[in-house]
Amino acid sequence: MMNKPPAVSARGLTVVRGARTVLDGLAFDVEPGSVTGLLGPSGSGKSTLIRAIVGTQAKVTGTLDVLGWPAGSASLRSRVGYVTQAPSVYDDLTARQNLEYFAAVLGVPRRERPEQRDRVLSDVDLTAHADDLAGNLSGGQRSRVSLAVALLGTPELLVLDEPTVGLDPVLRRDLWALFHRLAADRGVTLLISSHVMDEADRCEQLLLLREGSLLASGTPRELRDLTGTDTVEDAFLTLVDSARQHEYPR
Ligand SMILES: Nc1ncnc2c1ncn2[C@@H]1O[C@H](COP(=O)(O)OP(=O)(O)OP(=O)(O)O)[C@@H](O)[C@H]1O
Repeated sequence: MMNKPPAVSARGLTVVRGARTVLDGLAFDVEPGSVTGLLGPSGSGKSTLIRAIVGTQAKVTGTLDVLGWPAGSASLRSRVGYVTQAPSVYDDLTARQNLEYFAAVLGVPRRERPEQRDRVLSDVDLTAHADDLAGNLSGGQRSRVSLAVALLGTPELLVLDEPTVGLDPVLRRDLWALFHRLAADRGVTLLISSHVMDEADRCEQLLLLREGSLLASGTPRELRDLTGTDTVEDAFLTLVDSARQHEYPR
């Protein structure tokens, strides 16, 4: 059997912002077709890492390959979908018009646009609101329009920066179900950041980030077993404590 290369592969990945080393020598692989969670507290470097992966972060050193190409390569543009923390949709356009606009911008061939537009609207369960102005949609609906935009062009890797922040529990559950469907049915790799540790168990693989360093990686079960804890949150705290002891030995 031929193994697929990792969706993302980092070695010695370092990012400097101002006088600070914000990411410090990260090494990890993201399994293709997995739902991988990038977890860490606020300020740990998740957004910086995501920007490095999608090729919009300055001062990146080390090796960072995405779908077999150096991050930021022009050939990756249509293969990687990215949703930022703040949903970026036009309030004065309907959901459908937003998708038509972005499909044109992304260079989706004209004859494929109607089919793609309808497919992504149904993926994010917004068909019933297709003709509502984005400005009249709820926060959760607007972020689903953003997600639909990222699904245009059928990307192989979807990178989502805190997509469930501020959503109610039902919507969060529905979105996670959608993420798993995209991975299972279409083989999409999803890299999803969150600072909410209770989302960890919804991921197949985890990258735990703390102060710009990778604290640990593995499946939720591996991390719980490694630390002898019952939850990923406790695993994270145990790993932080042992990292601290290492840094400031008593
Ligand atoms: N221009 C800058 N100069 C120096 N440090 C910076 C600069 N911009 C950001 N930082 C620092 O980089 C670190 C990582 O920021 P980043 O936004 O990647 O974190 P994050 O984990 O995504 O946080 P959040 O969950 O709050 O969005 C933070 O500690 C931040 O203070």
